[in-house]
Amino acid sequence: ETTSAAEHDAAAERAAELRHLLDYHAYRYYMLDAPEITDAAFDKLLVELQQLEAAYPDLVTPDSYTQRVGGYVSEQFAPVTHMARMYSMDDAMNLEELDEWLRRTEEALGAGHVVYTCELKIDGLGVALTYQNGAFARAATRGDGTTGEDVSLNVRTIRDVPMHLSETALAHMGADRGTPIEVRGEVYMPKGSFVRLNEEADAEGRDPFANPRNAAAGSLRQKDPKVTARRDLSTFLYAVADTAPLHVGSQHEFLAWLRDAGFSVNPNVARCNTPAEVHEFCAEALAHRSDLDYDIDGVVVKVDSFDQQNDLGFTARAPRWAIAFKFPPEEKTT
Ligand SMILES: NC(=O)c1cc2c(N)ncc(C(N)=O)c2s1
Repeated sequence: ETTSAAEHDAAAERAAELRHLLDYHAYRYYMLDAPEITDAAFDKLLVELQQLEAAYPDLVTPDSYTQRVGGYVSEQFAPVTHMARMYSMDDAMNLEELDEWLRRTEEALGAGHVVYTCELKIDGLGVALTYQNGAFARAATRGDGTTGEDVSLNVRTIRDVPMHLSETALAHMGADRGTPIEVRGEVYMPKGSFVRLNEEADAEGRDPFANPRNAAAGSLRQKDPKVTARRDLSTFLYAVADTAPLHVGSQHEFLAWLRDAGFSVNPNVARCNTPAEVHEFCAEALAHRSDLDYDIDGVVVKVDSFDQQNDLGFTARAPRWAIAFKFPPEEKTT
């Protein structure tokens, strides 16, 4: 039967209210671990929105929470060209090579002591997330660094990926708040989820995944987003294609902007003022590697200042202002 315009408008208003409520409560549950309502109450709101969207398909919006639990299967994995190249990083396989890089970098900058930002190197798969006017628009795999695959429908189901940037983060962009931005990070599967997934595979006679990275890659490349939605994937964001619209001057300030925006940012980060402090961070990270609920394969050391990063620039393959200090492969306790 045809529905009156008034009924449609009422449905549109209620749908917008439900989208806002679901985003708010999901953020409290997944990011703050401080839910205000019961899971049953949350599911009731979700079912109401799903019913409204079923009755009025034109009310389905890309950022609607209903798309997180896996929406329709559209043409997935279409090729996507990144806003800017996603570079690799040069490796330092031991402390000598790390010190060689530190010395070479300080010499090139000729600016006395250099401040570095040290972060954990997450063993997952690289993704680029594009936001337009503060709303999630697209997600792509790293691919060859220039072109990746569109995995938007699957990434939308990852609960710690925000569908909207916070007003604080947009305000920080000032007049550039309408400029599209492409943030980069890693999708990973927590170790606990990996164990559970392989137990399920065993029980169902399917082959287990070799490691969490393969499990994350396999889960992200699922044709059906409903399957991805059940794989408990997570993210850590740590870079951006172009820093200019964010009005931040250093990696450390940029990570604070990412947190304010609502992204999941790894808490184990430190600004190091001397090579000795860089060594200390690397030793600590290696010592606590097995306590983490995700795999890491080293430490990423970056020159903190964006001006100094620009002075150093890139080789054909990698930035001169960053190095990956690699850990030996972790001996697995089976
Ligand atoms: N290939 C790359 O440029 C990077 C790769 C990674 C990684 N796997 N984990 C963390 C960081 C980081 N915090 O910068 C980077 S940067």
